[in-house]
Amino acid sequence: MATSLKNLSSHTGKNITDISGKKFGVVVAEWNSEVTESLYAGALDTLLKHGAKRENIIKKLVPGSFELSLGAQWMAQHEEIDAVIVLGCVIQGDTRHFDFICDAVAYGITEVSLKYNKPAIFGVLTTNNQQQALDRAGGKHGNKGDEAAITAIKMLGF
Ligand SMILES: Nc1c(NC[C@H](O)[C@H](O)[C@H](O)CO)[nH]c(=O)[nH]c1=O
Ligand SMILES: CC(=O)[C@@H](O)COP(=O)(O)O
Repeated sequence: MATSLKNLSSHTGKNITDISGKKFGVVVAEWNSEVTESLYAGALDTLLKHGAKRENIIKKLVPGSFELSLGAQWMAQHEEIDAVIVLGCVIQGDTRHFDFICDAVAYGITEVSLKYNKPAIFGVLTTNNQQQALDRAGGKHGNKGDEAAITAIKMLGF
């Protein structure tokens, strides 16, 4: 199973782009904040570790993952932003609400990246339960926030 593999957080860090002059917008959903703040900590740590300046990492909060698309758009429309990372955690409940949120935010983030011609990275956990989310926010399966940050850096080196 894919989950038996380490995520990109086991990357070597070699051949990574110089991001000392790059500006990152990070949009974080408040829903499941224990998880999303861990994702943010992972992303922040990775960006700083690879040379980003702290003042060039702008964090904004939105209520839930459904709002990440608009938050990403509001961030990406600023010319000085080089890449946007969205971080969220959608956990399956008893209804189909999960499906609509996940589909909407995946489509919305894709639209933002294409509309503004800059990386908009999908750092949204879509899990069956909270434990799966915790495992991917600094647990046994790494940190998807770290993975999202590496993805943004790699896209800037395209
Ligand atoms: N159940 C989860 C939500 N629900 C809220 C939506 O994202 C949205 O804020 C609401 O439908 C109003 O537009 N959000 C998550 O991020 N994670 C969930 O598990
Ligand atoms: C993903 C959600 O919105 C979900 O947590 C809401 O739970 P439910 O589907 O039981 O209303």
